[in-house]
Amino acid sequence: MKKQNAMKSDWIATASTLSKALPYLQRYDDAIVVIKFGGHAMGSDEAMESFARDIVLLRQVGVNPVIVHGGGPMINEMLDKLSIQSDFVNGKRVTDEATVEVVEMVLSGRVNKKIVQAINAQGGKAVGLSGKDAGLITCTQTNPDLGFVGTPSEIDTSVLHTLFEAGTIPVIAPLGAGANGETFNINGDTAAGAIAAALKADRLLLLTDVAGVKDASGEVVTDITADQIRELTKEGVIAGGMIPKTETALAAIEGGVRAVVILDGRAPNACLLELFTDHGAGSIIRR
Ligand SMILES: Nc1ncnc2c1ncn2[C@@H]1O[C@H](COP(=O)(O)OP(=O)(O)O)[C@@H](O)[C@H]1O
Ligand SMILES: CC(=O)N[C@@H](CCC(=O)OP(=O)(O)O)C(=O)O
Repeated sequence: MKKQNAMKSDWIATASTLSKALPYLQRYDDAIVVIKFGGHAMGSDEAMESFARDIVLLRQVGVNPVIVHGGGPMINEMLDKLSIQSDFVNGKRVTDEATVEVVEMVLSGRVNKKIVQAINAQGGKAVGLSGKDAGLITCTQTNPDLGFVGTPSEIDTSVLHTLFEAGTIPVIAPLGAGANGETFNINGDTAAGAIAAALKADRLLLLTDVAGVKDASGEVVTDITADQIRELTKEGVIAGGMIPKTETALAAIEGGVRAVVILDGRAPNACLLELFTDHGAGSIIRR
């Protein structure tokens, strides 16, 4: 009963957001919006449900959403259980052979299917795949010191267009294939950026657990330029997991994405508010 009441109030909140959004619904008709759903942003069942509802609504108003997910905390949990030690360098996991097997199992298995199921439970038709399916992402090794961490070198988006035409929502785990049959672990933000650039997406949304990119005083910079990002990174204000996000944003803009937004995916109706209101949400980086 308690859960039903909570669901009812979630729907009322969504309906109220949508009524404000009505004048803007044409804005993204037939647009491609790539959404990176980070492991921290999907932390609770409520966050997963609210995200899934937003995605189904986006599809219903004519947007083509593409979900690229992370799952770092879930990988950590499994590596801990298996007593496999793991380190990060500049937000990227050092990935040996044993680690890449766990990464694939957790991302392509548990996390991917959980998101697919959540979207389907809201009335959508999601299809789960990884960058290894249909040649979607081919990788080269990022840096020998990081082991099986990949940098996308080629993206074949044909499978995504087939899925759009079928009215389905692609949900992509960030893994890629190497030229010699290796499996590469790709940072979720990097994978989302590469896919968004290959699709020349209208928007790339990077959902995380902070309201946006913060400056030295802890304030979110709502409209941030490439120069500001470089400066804040040099000063060490942009650090840790925010580094792959801002790097991705700059590369995506250069690759032809119209705008990238870094925002809090745990906030109710985060995606709808960003796309369908004038004030938006989070930090926007424009071309
Ligand atoms: N300048 C900054 N502004 C905002 N967050 C920052 C900044 N520098 C570092 N961070 C950290 O980056 C984190 C987001 O990265 P990460 O934890 O990898 O997210 P996700 O799992 O969603 O991909 C934030 O929780 C924050 O602790
Ligand atoms: C190379 C690399 O670091 N890959 C990431 C892939 C998952 C990810 O990006 O998860 P979040 O978005 O939740 O951080 C990892 O192994 O954790």
